[in-house]
This record gives sequence, C-alpha cells and structure tokens, in this order.
Amino acid sequence: MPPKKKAAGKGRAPSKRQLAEEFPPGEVLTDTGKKSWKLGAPIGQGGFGLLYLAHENSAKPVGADAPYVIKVEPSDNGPLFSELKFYMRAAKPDRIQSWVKSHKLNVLGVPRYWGSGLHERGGKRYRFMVIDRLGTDLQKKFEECGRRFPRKLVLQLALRLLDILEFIHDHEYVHADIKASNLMLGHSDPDQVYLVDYGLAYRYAPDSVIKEYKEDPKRCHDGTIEFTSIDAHKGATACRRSDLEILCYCMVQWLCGRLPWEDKLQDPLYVRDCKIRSQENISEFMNQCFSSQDKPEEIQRFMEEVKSLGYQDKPPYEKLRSILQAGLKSIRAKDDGTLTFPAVSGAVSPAAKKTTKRKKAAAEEEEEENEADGQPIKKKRVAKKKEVNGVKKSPAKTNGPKKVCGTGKVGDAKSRLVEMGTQTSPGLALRSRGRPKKTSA
Ligand SMILES: Nc1ncnc2c1ncn2[C@@H]1O[C@H](COP(=O)(O)OP(=O)(O)OP(=O)(O)O)[C@@H](O)[C@H]1O
Repeated sequence: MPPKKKAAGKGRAPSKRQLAEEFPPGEVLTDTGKKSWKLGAPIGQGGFGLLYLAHENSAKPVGADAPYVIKVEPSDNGPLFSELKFYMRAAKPDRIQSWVKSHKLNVLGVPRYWGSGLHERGGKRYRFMVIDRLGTDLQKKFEECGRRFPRKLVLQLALRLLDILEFIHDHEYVHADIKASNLMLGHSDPDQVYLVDYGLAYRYAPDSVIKEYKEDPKRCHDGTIEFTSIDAHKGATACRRSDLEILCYCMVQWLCGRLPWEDKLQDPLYVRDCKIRSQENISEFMNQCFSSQDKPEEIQRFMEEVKSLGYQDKPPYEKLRSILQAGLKSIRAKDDGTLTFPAVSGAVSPAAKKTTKRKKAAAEEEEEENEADGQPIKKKRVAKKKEVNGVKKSPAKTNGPKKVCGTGKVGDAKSRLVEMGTQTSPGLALRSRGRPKKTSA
C-alpha cells in the first residue's frame, strides 16, 4: 500500500480523502502494458472509487454487453493498491486457466485480471484495474429469496467456494471477508459464482512462509462482524481456517436465515463469545439454529473439521468437499452445475456491521489527522450532500452487512447511489453490492 498520509500539523484542517470523479463514457485509459481500454457507463461504486463497463479501445462505444469492468480510484487514496496486488499475483488469465486445467474444474470463481495503470485527468491521477465483468450479487438474491437458500444451493455454493479458497490459499492469500455481498454470479453465465473484493485479502504466507499467530488488540473484530472468524475477533490476522470458519457462518445464515448473535451485532465481544461457545459445542449451536428435522448433518461435520484446524494448517479441501457431497447425497441431489434460486419475495433485512482493512486504515488515518489537529476522535460522520457530478441521487438502501468502525466517508459515497435493478447494468442508477454503509463501532 502506498505510504499513509502523515498527520496534518496542528491547526491545519484535516486533508480530505478524495473520491473518484465520474468520467464520461468514451474516456480511454492506457494500462502499463500499453493496451488501451475504453470506458462505458458507470455501474457501481465502492468505498473510494467507481466501477465502469469497459472494452478494448476501438471506434465503437462501449455497449451494455461489455465483458470487462474498470475500477478507478484516485491514485493517492491507495485502497485499490492492495487489491491490485492480489489480482496481479494470482488472477492473471493464464494462471487461472492452468489451475482450472490441472484441477479439472469447469470454471474458477475468481475474476480475471486484464491490466492496470495510472490515468491523468484534469491534473489529477487515478489508479485503475481491469477485471471480468460480473452479474448480480448473492446478497440481492438472498433478499429476493426471503433470506433463505435451499440446502442444495447452499452446498453447491460452498463447493464452488472451496475451489476458490483452495486457489487463493495456494497463492499465499486468504480472503477474510466471504459473504453473500462479496459473491457475484457470472454476467454471461449466472450458474457460476465469483468471489470479489480482495481489499481485505491478506497475504498469510508471503514467499511461502506462513505468518505466526499473534494477537494485536488494534485489529480486533476486523471483517464483517456477524461472519468474521474467532481469530479476527481476537485480533489475529486471518489464516486459512478463518476463511473456512467464515464460510461455515455464511452457510448457516443462508440455510436458516439468521445467526444466533445477529440481534447484538453492535457488541463485538458478545458476538465473539457466542462464536467461541458455538465452537465449543457445535451440536448445541446446531440445535439453536435448526429444528431437529431440518438439521443438516454435513454442516456439523464441516464445522467439526474446521474446528480441528490449527492456525497454520492447510485445510483438507478434498475431505471438506466430500462432506458437502455427502450432504447433497442425503437429500438425493447432485451438484449438476445449475444454481437454482427459488423465487420468493423477501423483506429487506436490518444491516450488520463491518470493518475492512482499507476502511479501518482510512479511519485510523483520519484519527491521526484529527488527533494532530487537536480535535476529538470521531468515527462517525454526518451524511454529506447526496449529489454526484451535479446529479441528485437518493441514499442507497442497505440490505446487507454493514461495516463497523469507519470514517463515515465510505457510507457517504455509497449513500449517493440509488439501489436499482437486479444486475450491474449500464443505464441503471449506480448501486452498491449490498455492502452497506458504515457505522461507528
Ligand atoms: N467485476 C464486477 N462486475 C460487475 N460489477 C461489479 C464487479 N465488481 C464489483 N461490482 C459492483 O460494483 C460495486 C463496487 O465494487 P467495489 O469492489 O469497488 O466496492 P465494494 O466492495 O462495495 O467497496 P470496497 O471494496 O471499497 O469496500 C459493487 O457493489 C458491485 O455491485
């Protein structure tokens, strides 16, 4: 990550973090490999930047069928930087292709990286990254399905996620923020699911040397509060077992609608203790979540297996797959490669909370600035004007997990978007992927 901005001197106003301005369709960006890309309509907004449809540069305008997206952020914000590192190390198309081949997969749900670079406009510098364009996010599907996914679908999603996790773990990274709003269906193939948002991804084994377990009180509860791992609650950096533990909580939420600690997400110690207790007595946890007729035995077995993993252990991916396959067999289902979402209209849920590495860094940076200015440390901000480039926007609805401990700026940016549509489609108002506005811890 580029160096953090130094704290402003006493008496100086805190420096303002920039959000990317909206570029007009047709803007041409040239990547570090000298390849030119043309921007189309913006289709999403993240914490610090915008996401546009894109195509290789040509005389034609970029249409609704564009196969790529470009994420653009002001270059001195830095947040795209760590995500970019992941994509450059792990997600080059030939690397993914050879993994798919050697592991006999049909597809691997990691968006491919096509290029990146710096772009200047109006005297400002922007960082950009080109990746595959994807479709709807699973949080939206979850809400549409009345916050329940059928067992077959959950087991299929978990099988896809095991493939993805095995790949990213093998490339020295853990994701650390798996959840429905970070899972997106393919744009051209909605039966594929992709894990996105590597802003929190952590390189747990740089140059194959696995990090030691170490608790850092400043990092406690990193991640999305309802799903984050016990390791993260304790302030340890994420490891391979953390990703699997997070996956367990996602599966349980998808199956039964809610996790037992969801009523008190504003109390991270309570959430941590509930998770510790559930791990100590998985059978009791299952009783809390499921009725005796609905209890999915494979989830309990999966959780027992994950619980047995040490901090540095490599997960037994194949064994975990076979547990999920046994679950499918027990309901006389097969992983037939089709993801079927039942059509039920569901209510929008209360949002949960999260701290991301990038937002936490931003919060810390802002704290430094405030401290240096002699101002009280604020983690929550009042929403700012809801306007993008002169166009008034309604605040985005939050239908997914929220982030804890922010500057408020991410929420501000997202609150300028309108939530619409079922796909990230051009012409629709921008919306966030169910990633929620932040609140203070
Ligand atoms: N590859 C993609 N194809 C299509 N839409 C995408 C893709 N990746 C992300 N999006 C959409 O763009 C929005 C912004 O994504 P982005 O990863 O920048 O933000 P975020 O994850 O919500 O925020 P942050 O990473 O800053 O926490 C998402 O909410 C999603 O709807």
